[in-house]
Amino acid sequence: TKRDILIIPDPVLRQHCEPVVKVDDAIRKLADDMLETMYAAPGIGLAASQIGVLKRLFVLDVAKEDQPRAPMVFINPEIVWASEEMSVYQEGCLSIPEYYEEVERPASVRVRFFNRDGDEQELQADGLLATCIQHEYDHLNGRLFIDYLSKLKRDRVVKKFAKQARHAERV
Ligand SMILES: O=C(O)C[C@@H](Cc1ccccc1)C(=O)SCC(=O)c1ccccc1
Ligand SMILES: [Zn+2]
Repeated sequence: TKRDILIIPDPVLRQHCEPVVKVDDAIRKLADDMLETMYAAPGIGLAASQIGVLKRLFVLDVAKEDQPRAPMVFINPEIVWASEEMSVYQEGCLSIPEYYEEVERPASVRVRFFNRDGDEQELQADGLLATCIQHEYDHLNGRLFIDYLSKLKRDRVVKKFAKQARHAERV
């Protein structure tokens, strides 16, 4: 089932997510709903807090349009290592529509997580996958990619969305 994606300044996006206690069918169903929502957006990642579920899980698929889908589910992820080397990507966020900015992050990360079968795995990633893992991981801690921008740029985005929210409220 497709879920609604929360948009800033929704305060839920700033909440800390709690660990998943047991990887059961309910969690697998949630992961499938998140993947369906992500593909429909379209996007390359989605964290549970973006659909209002404050649990530590995110999904992603960085495969290009012309490639077969490669969905991944990360439950209770921990970034256990990050490279000193940094890389810059133009990031977007499904909770901050129509806004893209360059963000600098560690070029590669090693992440320990549980997959949809409840098996513990460790993965080393670089490139867009590393960037996406870090972007989704941040969502679980209430962080958004605009937090890495200058105060000037961030305030401009926040003002723009606050104005949109006010207009949306007006009948
Ligand atoms: O808000 C999110 O987590 C989704 C976000 C993930 C992300 C994008 C870019 C860098 C790091 C993480 C998105 O998917 S925004 C949309 C997007 O980037 C995209 C959409 C369609 C095709 C390709 C990319
Ligand atoms: Zn995002």
